[in-house]
Amino acid sequence: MLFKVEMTVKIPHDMPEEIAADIKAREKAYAQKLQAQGQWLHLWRVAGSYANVSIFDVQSNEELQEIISQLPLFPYMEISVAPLCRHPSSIHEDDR
Ligand SMILES: O=C(O)CC1=CCC(=O)O1
Repeated sequence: MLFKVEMTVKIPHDMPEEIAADIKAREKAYAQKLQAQGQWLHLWRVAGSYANVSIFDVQSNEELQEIISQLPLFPYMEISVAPLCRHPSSIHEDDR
């Protein structure tokens, strides 16, 4: 199951820099582990903003919820999720 996930980061301005740096480092490690495992297919920065657009490939809504809720930045992000399906005009045979 493919999902588009949009994340906008909103770290409080009064968070000490060393705490923010630690959360961001843990977020990066977690995101890279999920990419290596294949659940996080794409991770794109939205140019001009502290936001990303990601594509996840997971087995269920519950798995996506589990992954997203464990993001170290989860308490500091606005997140929107949309399910995806193959477009009939796509020429990419490996679209799922
Ligand atoms: O910086 C972001 O867009 C938030 C984020 C998600 C995964 C990651 O490494 O950073």
